Amino acid sequence: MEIIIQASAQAATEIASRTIAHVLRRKPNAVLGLATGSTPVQLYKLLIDMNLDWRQVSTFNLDEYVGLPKAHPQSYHSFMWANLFKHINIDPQNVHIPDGNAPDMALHCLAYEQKIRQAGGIDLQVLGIGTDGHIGFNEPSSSLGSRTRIKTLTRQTRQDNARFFGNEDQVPSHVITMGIGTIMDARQHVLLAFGPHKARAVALTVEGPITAMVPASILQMHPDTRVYLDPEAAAQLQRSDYYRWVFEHKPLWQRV
Ligand SMILES: N[C@@H]1[C@@H](O)[C@H](O)[C@@H](COP(=O)(O)O)O[C@@H]1O
Repeated sequence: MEIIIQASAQAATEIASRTIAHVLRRKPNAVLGLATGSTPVQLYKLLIDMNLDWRQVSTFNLDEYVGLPKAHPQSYHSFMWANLFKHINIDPQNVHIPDGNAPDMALHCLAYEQKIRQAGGIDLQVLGIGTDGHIGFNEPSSSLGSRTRIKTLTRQTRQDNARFFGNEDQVPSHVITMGIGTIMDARQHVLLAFGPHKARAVALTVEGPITAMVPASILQMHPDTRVYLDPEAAAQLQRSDYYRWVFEHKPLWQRV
């Protein structure tokens, strides 16, 4: 894991956006895994402003609420079109977001996995993190080898996401999410976490033991995961001075 602690969320997001732009310039038909939530909104704004060529890019989103109409303002379909897709020249046929209203969920989950494989696998996966350490919607106790499937949200996550829905009862209880195994198959991860409410999950993810109770901790096993933090999200790390030193002394040829 590479831990990149910057003076602000904006500074960390700028560095992350350059890493993604580098992938898209090097591989015009790259396959990106995308995330929702408040954390990546600024990242998407920066990518839009870069005027990258998305014509051949394919995207796969991590997750979606079950039962929420696609057109609902809080569906991840709506989120992705509002915050990224409608502003770039992506081919809508190359956009993939799990369908929370699929008539046969099990079949849809299998087909989603198959589409990722057919596209050649995910080159770079953007990730946020839940306050309980979830990635995608893989809640604590998710199998570390899991694939795309239906999950039930924890009370914590429904409370965290209540701000988008007005109150907790309005937050759907079920979701469809890429599994942890699916996420681990991506060639590269860019994980963003900002603010004091993420500090505990970040510390457990980076410095704690690998455990299904902190699903993001499995990223310790991945050869190319970068974690972008502001000082508040990094506050509970024991080795933050070391991570800062490593980043500041990174050889020039590794700075993309
Ligand atoms: N399913 C999403 C995750 O993909 C996201 O990373 C996380 C954090 O969200 P936020 O960025 O709003 O803090 O929770 C949501 O529930």
